[in-house]
Amino acid sequence: MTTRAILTDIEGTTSSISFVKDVLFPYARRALPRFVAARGKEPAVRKWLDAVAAENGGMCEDAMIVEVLQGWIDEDRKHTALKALQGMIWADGYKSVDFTAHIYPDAAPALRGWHAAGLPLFVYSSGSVPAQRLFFGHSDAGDLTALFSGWFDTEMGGKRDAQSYRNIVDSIGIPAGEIVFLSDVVEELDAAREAGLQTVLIDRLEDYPKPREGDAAHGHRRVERFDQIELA
Ligand SMILES: CSCCC(=O)C(=O)COP(=O)(O)O
Ligand SMILES: [Mg+2]
Repeated sequence: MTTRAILTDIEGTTSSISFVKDVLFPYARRALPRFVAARGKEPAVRKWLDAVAAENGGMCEDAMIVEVLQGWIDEDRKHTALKALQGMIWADGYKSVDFTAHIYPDAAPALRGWHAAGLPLFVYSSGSVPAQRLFFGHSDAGDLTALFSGWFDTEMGGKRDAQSYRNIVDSIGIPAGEIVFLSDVVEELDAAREAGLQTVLIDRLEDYPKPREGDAAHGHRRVERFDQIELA
């Protein structure tokens, strides 16, 4: 099978889980009350706050909505409303250079090499599309946004649902079997394989000290770094 496009996850794949959990999530958790007080009336923000309220019995106090959102951050809920709001909050962090986004040293050269070879690159992450653009726009390896031809988030569907990958394939316009999906999460790779994509498990020892081989890798090709990925 030939490879005509790459679709990559972010957290645990191009970048460390600890950057997301120990830097991005606490930043959003701390900033949420101030953010909601300052910008809660803007339609683009209100839309998501109202969605959270509706899902929680129509609660009306913003302070309660903030508490729900902080609880979701603690649980690492991949909820579209939370992810959209986090993206808006992180914009301030990147702009004031409070942090740059982690990218594994092997990932940036591989992405640049594939792009230079004419292979279109796409992102599929639970982080919102604006958050993905910020992430790669302010990465440890500089602004990498020009390498990507498209961005997908949970508005396409959940990452463990095969239909989401079918939606992405339709949008990319390349047959599923010619797209390689890279992820650290076996359930996401299972869903992508069900939709017909090629799959590679990125099993980073920094994030997953116990390598997932044999049954644990569910038959997906397994590598520990991007420079070990062999494309057909
Ligand atoms: C790109 S923004 C930070 C990542 C994030 O919020 C997240 O939930 C990452 O999930 P992924 O699907 O990239 O594993
Ligand atoms: Mg991941």
